[in-house]
Amino acid sequence: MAGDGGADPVIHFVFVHGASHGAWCWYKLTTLLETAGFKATSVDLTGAGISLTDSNTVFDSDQYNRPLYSLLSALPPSHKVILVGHSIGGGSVTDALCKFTNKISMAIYLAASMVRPGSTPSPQPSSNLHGDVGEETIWEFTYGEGKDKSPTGVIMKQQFIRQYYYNQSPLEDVTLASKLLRPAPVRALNGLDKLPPNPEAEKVPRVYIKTAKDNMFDSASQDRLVKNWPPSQLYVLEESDHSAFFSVPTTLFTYLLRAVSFLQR
Ligand SMILES: CC[C@H]1c2cc3[nH]c4c(c3C)C(=O)[C@H](C(=O)OC)c4c3nc(cc4[nH]c(cc(n2)[C@@H]1C)c(C(C)=O)c4C)[C@@H](C)[C@@H]3CCC(=O)O
Repeated sequence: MAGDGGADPVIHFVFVHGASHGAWCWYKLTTLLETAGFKATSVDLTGAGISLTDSNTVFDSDQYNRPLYSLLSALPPSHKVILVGHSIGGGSVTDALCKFTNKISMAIYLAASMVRPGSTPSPQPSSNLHGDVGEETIWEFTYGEGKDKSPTGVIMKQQFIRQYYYNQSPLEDVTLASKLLRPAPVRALNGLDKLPPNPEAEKVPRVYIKTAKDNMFDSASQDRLVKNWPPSQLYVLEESDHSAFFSVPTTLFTYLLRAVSFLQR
């Protein structure tokens, strides 16, 4: 199936992280999938995870997504992958879907931004980075080009990550994440989800996985994305916070397998 009936029968999942996260956040899922005989790759976008680039120097979405584009361009000719994006990583998935349509057999959006190419995205809480608690903002900005210029990076303040990203996740994972989160490149994120119409990309099956106990991206906002660009399959992770890869990895694993089983028929 991954090879579309070609020489390579292995189902290959490629995971894309959201803002401030990295390939590291998928460690439970990639382990479960590989143990079950699938191929699973997680990628660090530019300036994330162990990428050597300072995220303050990432100017646009193409530069940010380049590691994903490189991975997709390097696939053997008949090999297709299942692309899974988390949160704002859904924007990277849609970008890749438009640029590498024939390399992707299914796009899966996990609590993710899923905006139809050619449409105007409705503003999200994060797009102007509200999310204030009383007087205090939950975000910390970095100014790589000086305080008098626009911010180049943004990261959630440490004291809020448990409440907003990981409210149902094991404390060990919160500790791990607190060491690994990096500022996200504001200018690159601003360029995501601004794509021209793409009828070919629209033919690729899409799946949306909602996270029901999500303090970051509420149910109504996720429903709005689903209503504006209906996917072929919809799942709900009832016990999940924004970070299903930590809070409900085994259920997420079974939903991924159920989703791809429709491709094999
Ligand atoms: C600089 C504004 C930029 C933006 C930043 C941003 N978006 C998210 C984060 C940040 C820093 C998060 O931390 C969160 C995430 O990835 O968690 C791992 C973000 C989300 N963004 C979503 C949807 C969404 N964001 C934007 C726009 C932006 N986000 C700005 C360009 C859009 C569009 C197209 O306007 C959309 C659909 C969610 C998937 C999550 C949760 C966001 C929330 O509810 O605050």
